This record gives sequence, structure tokens and C-alpha cells, in this order.
Amino acid sequence: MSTPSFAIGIAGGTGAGKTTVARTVADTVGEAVTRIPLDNYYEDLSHLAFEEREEINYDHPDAFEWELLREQLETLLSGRSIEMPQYDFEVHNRTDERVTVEPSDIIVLEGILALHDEVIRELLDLRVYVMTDADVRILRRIERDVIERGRDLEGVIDQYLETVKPMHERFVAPTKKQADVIIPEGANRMALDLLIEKVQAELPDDSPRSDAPDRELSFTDQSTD
Ligand SMILES: Nc1ncnc2c1ncn2[C@@H]1O[C@H](COP(=O)(O)OP(=O)(O)O)[C@@H](O)[C@H]1O
Ligand SMILES: O=c1ccn([C@@H]2O[C@H](COP(=O)(O)O)[C@@H](O)[C@H]2O)c(=O)[nH]1
Repeated sequence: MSTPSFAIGIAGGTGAGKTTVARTVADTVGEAVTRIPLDNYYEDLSHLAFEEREEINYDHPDAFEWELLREQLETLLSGRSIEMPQYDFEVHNRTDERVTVEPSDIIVLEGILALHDEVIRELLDLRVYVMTDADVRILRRIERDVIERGRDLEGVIDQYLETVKPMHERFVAPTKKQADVIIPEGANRMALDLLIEKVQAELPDDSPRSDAPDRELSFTDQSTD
């Protein structure tokens, strides 16, 4: 790997398709791409009881440890490895585990507020906003949170109305203006092809390239993040 890396930020509402876009780019381009889920940088809430953690507003910028993210992104971009925290949505908390992430040619930061922080934005070379209608996003979120994140329907709806929707309107949607590229309707083939083309053009000549054929778009279990 040769530094500096090319850093991409992918923002958008919950259920918009950010992870799907980031994963498709990573799977197609290969090991030159490292994905950094913003969710891993939720504040460590180990000092709170589970019932207290259930009450936290996870869609407000204050829920994230921005300082750690800035520091780790800068470290990766300077060609050094990081120990990335891991997050468990079922218990609303960081796990004890840390994963070593080696620097790579392309770094993709993805999360609802990936374009929120000014310092982070400055570190990004390409800013993407994935835009999907709210009705589609909430339907996807209900399915995902019930199946993969251990929630019940009533809880998902309450959380959506109390915090997710108002915070989306206040903090997430306005970051669309910070984007260089807006991907409509989530992961769509043409937009993905263009993004992948751009990423491949940024790869240095000596970068490892995937010899896999272009990945089919698949919308399956996302729980392995
Ligand atoms: N373009 C799409 N068409 C259909 N389903 C999609 C599409 N993009 C994502 N999904 C599905 O919607 C759900 C949420 O997608 P995900 O990429 O995890 O969204 P986000 O990371 O923005 O929350 C997943 O189950 C995924 O498979
Ligand atoms: O403990 C938590 C942490 C986060 N959330 C919700 O997750 C989404 C962000 O994840 P996406 O994959 O982008 O949907 C955010 O809207 C939080 O409300 C949570 O429910 N519990």
C-alpha cells in the first residue's frame, strides 16, 4: 500500500442502503478497500445499565465518539494501523473486542452522520449521500431491527418517531449539501458502477486488484458487520 489513501464518506438515513453500497464497492474492488462503519464509534456506555442504554438518542451527533474516529481515521490515512472498536446493537454497547485494521489504498467510512463532522469531512476525498425515501427506509429498518438487532415492532416504531425521524431531519438530511455525489434510491447498479469506476481509477498501480467479476447486487443479511 502506498500512502496517502483515498477516503470516501457514505452518509444517508437509516436503511438508505449505505452498508450495501459500501459492501458492494469493497467486494468488487477487493482487499484495497477497507470499510469503517461509523456505528463502531458510538460512545462506550458500559457505565449505564441496559435499561438506561435503551433510552439513549442514538441518532444525535453526541452519541458518537468523534475524537476517537478523527484520530483513527488520521492514523489510517498516515499509513498506520488502528485498533477499531466493535459495536453490539442488541445490547446498545461497544464490545470488549477491538479489531486491528491495517491501512489500505481506499478507506470507506459509512454511517448516518459520516458527513456531519467538519474535521472528518476535510479528511474525505469523496463525499457520498445515499438518498432513499423515508417510507422505504422505515420498512427496511423494521425488518432488519426485528430480525437482526433483537427488537420488537413497537420498540422500533417508538424509537423511529421519538428520535430517528426528528434527528434525521435535523442532522442527517442536511449533510446532503456536503455531498459531492448523491445516490438516489439507495444501491442502484448505474450509480454503483460509476462509484466503483472512480475507486478503481484512484488505485495506485501496485495496488492489489480483485480478479472477481463484477458482483451482483444482493440485499441480504447485513449482520456480519
Ligand atoms: N437498493 C436496494 N433495494 C432493495 N433492498 C435494499 C437496497 N439497498 C439496501 N437494501 C436492503 O435494505 C436493508 C438496509 O440496507 P443497508 O445497506 O443496511 O442500509 P443502511 O446501511 O443505510 O442502514 C438491508 O436489508 C438491505 O439488504
Ligand atoms: O445501540 C444502538 C445504536 C444505534 N441504533 C440505531 O442504528 C441506526 C444507525 O445504523 P444504520 O445501519 O445506519 O441504520 C441509528 O438510526 C440508530 O437509531 C440503535 O438503535 N441502537
